Amino acid sequence: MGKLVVIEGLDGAGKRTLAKALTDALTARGRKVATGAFPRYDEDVHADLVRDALHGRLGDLTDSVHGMAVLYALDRRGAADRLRQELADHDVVLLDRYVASNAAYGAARLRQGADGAFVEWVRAFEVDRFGVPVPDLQLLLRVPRAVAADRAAHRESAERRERDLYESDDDLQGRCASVYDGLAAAHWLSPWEVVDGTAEVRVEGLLDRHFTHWTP
Ligand SMILES: Nc1ncnc2c1ncn2[C@@H]1O[C@H](COP(=O)(O)OP(=O)(O)O)[C@@H](O)[C@H]1O
Ligand SMILES: Cc1cn([C@H]2C[C@H](O)[C@@H](COP(=O)(O)OP(=O)(O)O)O2)c(=O)[nH]c1=O
Repeated sequence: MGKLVVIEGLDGAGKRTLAKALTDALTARGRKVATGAFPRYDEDVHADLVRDALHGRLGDLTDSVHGMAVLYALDRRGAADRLRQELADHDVVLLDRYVASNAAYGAARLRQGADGAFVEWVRAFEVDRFGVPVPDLQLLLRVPRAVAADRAAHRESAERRERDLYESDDDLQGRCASVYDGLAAAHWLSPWEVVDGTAEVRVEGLLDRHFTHWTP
């Protein structure tokens, strides 16, 4: 059985970049790795609805924190069987965002903390009710808010990609960073490691700490 490893962090923190570096390093060490990212845009209708909502195309649906969280959760529910199969066939399944994104962004929108009612609602909804696989390890890629915002802005111009409603809300990103810190400190759903994403991430250290003792 493979390990489910999740990378979490703010928009523009460098999650996609770290996922690629970790995948390359694990593969070089002979591990079989499957990768994925949530929301599954262009693959799942709920993810596509999320995108529409985040770009203001679904009216007041975006205003509902629980409504948005249900869409993200339905995307994961639809992926759960495939994730279980991938875990059976690989040593590591590495995900860019997962259930904790729902907890962090929703709690931040509601101005709650990691110990608040919304985070527990997400856990009960996604884990107890929908039965999505629980992570074995979550990595919080932590960068100062301004760095994440700069990187997101840089990517926006480089990839001609318009920033969505969450990405362009600086206060929300700030509150979200605090909830993430709380989730990591509480080891919510799994052990967490906080990774400093300010400079180049040293993936070899991460592998030594977390992956070498996992027998394929
Ligand atoms: N460690 C890093 N140092 C400098 N720039 C980085 C680093 N990691 C990512 N970036 C750049 O920041 C931008 C956002 O990175 P990305 O991995 O797409 O973030 P995320 O997936 O968290 O939104 C990209 O342009 C990427 O090249
Ligand atoms: C996966 C997920 C993301 N989000 C938020 C975080 C991001 O601000 C936003 C979009 O996800 P993101 O992965 O940043 O998509 P992209 O950068 O490709 O547009 O959705 C949730 O609120 N809950 C979730 O379950």
